[in-house]
Parts: sequence; structure tokens; C-alpha cells
Amino acid sequence: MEITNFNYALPDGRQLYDNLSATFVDDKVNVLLGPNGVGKTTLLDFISTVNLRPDENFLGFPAFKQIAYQLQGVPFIPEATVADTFKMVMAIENPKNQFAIDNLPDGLVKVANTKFGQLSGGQKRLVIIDIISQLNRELYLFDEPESGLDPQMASQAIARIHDLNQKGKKVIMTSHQFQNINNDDYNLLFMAEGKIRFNGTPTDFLHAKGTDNLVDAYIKQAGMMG
Ligand SMILES: Nc1ncnc2c1ncn2[C@@H]1O[C@H](COP(=O)(O)OP(=O)(O)OP(=O)(O)O)[C@@H](O)[C@H]1O
Repeated sequence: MEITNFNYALPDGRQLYDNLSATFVDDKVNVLLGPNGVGKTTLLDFISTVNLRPDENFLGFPAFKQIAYQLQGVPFIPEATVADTFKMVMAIENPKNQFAIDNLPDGLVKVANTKFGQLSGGQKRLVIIDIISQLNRELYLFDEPESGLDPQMASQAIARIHDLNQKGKKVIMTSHQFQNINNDDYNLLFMAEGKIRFNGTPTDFLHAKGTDNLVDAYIKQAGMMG
């Protein structure tokens, strides 16, 4: 999947993408990084076709029906249990889907009978990731999946997403955290000033910035933008 020379201006005239090009790797988890407001979520909106995606700039991306998109803050019914929420999503996906409670993915078993509204913020996010991971799609988009999670929950969230990729699914996520994306199973795309300024593995990112710490590398990269 590739984006080539993509230009886009916001309604107020600000140029959000300026000849942006990006290469996504199928057998790695692709992670969009960059300062707040730089356009990471909006790029997921284009990839998912929530925003109209110009075919000439977006090459090799699956069609809408083959994409699952986890937006920030998905509104499930607070009174429905996790098991019922899962069954409902699976039934919408395919009315022939029949799931018994013992078919639930591991992550959902412990909270199966808890009402969605009674889960903690972190549990809600993990449940959403688990439910989305069960949909049978070619490409999965996650917008800040670790946001608001404690370090243990965050590492679980990333482990689920990593598993999905290991099972052969294409994944693109946005993130502001580095503790779980520190090996070469990840493809980093650092966005700034309308372009992707670095596109490669964490090892290459560290090497390019002359440091052994990803946060330092990020700060050095961000500092270059001034
Ligand atoms: N529909 C819209 N109309 C006007 N401006 C918009 C619209 N959608 C997004 N923007 C602006 O586009 C810019 C990029 O927003 P986006 O949410 O993509 O950034 P981001 O990199 O994901 O930020 P963060 O890291 O804070 O989540 C922001 O300045 C935002 O205000």
C-alpha cells in the first residue's frame, strides 16, 4: 500500500498534506507518528474512505468493505453486556454468524457479562480492539489504540494488534507512545509539515538520529522541523 504525492488543503486553506508520499509494509505494523494536529487521523480517514480517497494517490489499498476502522471513542450501547455487544457486531457483519458465549475471544471472556458502560476506559478500549480484531477484513486501522491506557493495558492492546499482523492482516495505527513499538516488526512513518519525513524500522530511525532511544530520536526528528 502506497500514497504518492498527495496534496490536501483544509477548508480554512491550510495545506495539511504537501506532496505527501508514504510506503506501508504488509508484514509489519505500520505506525503513524508525529506532533498533535499534523494530520495522522485525517490520513486514516482518507485511507478508510471516510474522506474521499483519490485513486491516483492511494495505490494498493483495499476497498471500503475490506477495512475495519477503530475511531477514537466508539459508542457502544452502555446497557448491553460485552457478550451481547460482540454478538451484535458479528451479526451485523454477517447475519448468519452464530456465536455462543464460549466462542468469545480470550480477552473478552473475563468481562463477558459486564455491561459495556460499566467497564473502565481502558477495558472499553481493549474490548473494542478485540471486537474489531474479530472482523474478517484485509486492513485494520487503529487510531491511538493505547491512548488513556496504563502501561500494562497499553502493552496488551499493542500485543493484540501485533498478533493480528502476525496472522497475515494489514495494520496501520497512529501513536504517541514508543515503549511497545521498539522492534523491527514495526514500520514507522513520522509525519511533519505535510510530509512523511521518516519511513522505516525503529532500528533505522535510531541509526538515522544517532541515538539508542526512540523518544530521543523522535525529539531530534521533531526538532529538525522547527
Ligand atoms: N473537518 C475538518 N474541518 C476543519 N479542520 C479539520 C477537519 N478535520 C481535521 N481538521 C484539522 O486538521 C488538522 C489535523 O487533524 P488530525 O486530527 O488529523 O491530527 P492528528 O495528527 O491526528 O492529531 P492528534 O495527534 O492530536 O490526534 C487539525 O488542525 C484539525 O483541526
